[in-house]
Amino acid sequence: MPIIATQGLTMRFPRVTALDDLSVAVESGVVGLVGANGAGKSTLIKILLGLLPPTAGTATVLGLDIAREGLRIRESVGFMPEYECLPPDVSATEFVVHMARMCGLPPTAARERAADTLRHVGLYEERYRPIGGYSTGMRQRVKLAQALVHDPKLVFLDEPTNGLDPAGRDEMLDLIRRIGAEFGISVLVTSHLLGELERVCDHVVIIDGGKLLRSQAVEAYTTASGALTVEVDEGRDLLGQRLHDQGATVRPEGRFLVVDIAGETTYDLVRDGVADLGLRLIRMEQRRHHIEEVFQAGPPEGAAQAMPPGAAPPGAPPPEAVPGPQGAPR
Ligand SMILES: Nc1ncnc2c1ncn2[C@@H]1O[C@H](COP(=O)(O)OP(=O)(O)OP(=O)(O)O)[C@@H](O)[C@H]1O
Repeated sequence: MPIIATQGLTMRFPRVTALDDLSVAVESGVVGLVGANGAGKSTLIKILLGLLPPTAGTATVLGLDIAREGLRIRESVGFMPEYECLPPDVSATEFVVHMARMCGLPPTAARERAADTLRHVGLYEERYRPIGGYSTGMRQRVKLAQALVHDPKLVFLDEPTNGLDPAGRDEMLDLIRRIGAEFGISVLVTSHLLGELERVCDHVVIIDGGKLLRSQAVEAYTTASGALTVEVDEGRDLLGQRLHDQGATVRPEGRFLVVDIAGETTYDLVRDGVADLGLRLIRMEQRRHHIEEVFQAGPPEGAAQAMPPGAAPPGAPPPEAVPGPQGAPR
């Protein structure tokens, strides 16, 4: 049974169509919902929770109909909203216990569940301090804890990495992975960053302007490309120049060289180049796509112009934010 299935789901606000005939179904696991700001992610979550009636279309969550069974959906689903929603003058413990009581847990069970959940999300002694003094990362953890405290089967996490520094983002992504893998809770997590979802999700749904662009397992986005990633411990540019002189299509990418595979001879060319230049080969492997490359503008794979390494700034990271379907950042 799909955890979420929508059929022709449409949401029209007076000035904008937030969801446009969206039909998609996803199975259990960690599911990413990606789209640029304004793509319709939060609107979809509100509709799935039964908080906002759609203009047209139908949907089920855990097999429950959003139009008739909103209460049962909210009993089985946790929700971590995108925006600040925490009272500043109570502690995380008080708040999460309160949320557990709101979900119907008796007082003792609510206290125990709150303590367990706060520990799972990485809040310890500080959980007794008022939330008003918390960092953004700590507040995100409290929001996550209240979404998990009633032991849901599915959680909706709306932009959980928003406002976090790189370390905080990594910790949050690890937590999300654990929610899926260790606790067996399915996750629908939204982000406007494709790269971070690639790390934690089993499946990624991409929407743009309220329309479905793609819905696929992560591996389907990251299939092997027709290029080799080559890493040598020193002499990257020497090797790149040599391969270029020999007619290979090669470009630098971080500390690697990416060499288009023109046939079996490409492997020999790299091997001989490394040997002749006396370099130490660290790796040579078929390169996998990153999800965000699906949306990058530019010539198709294999049509890239031959370019001596050094022509592009080495290590320039690929743009990560989701561009629109034409590749224009939005
Ligand atoms: N209550 C509302 N009234 C009118 N327009 C709305 C309302 N809620 C959302 N919208 C509009 O619908 C579109 C989709 O908004 P939504 O919040 O779902 O996008 P999003 O993908 O979650 O983006 P973000 O991450 O920026 O919140 C936007 O153009 C937004 O302005």
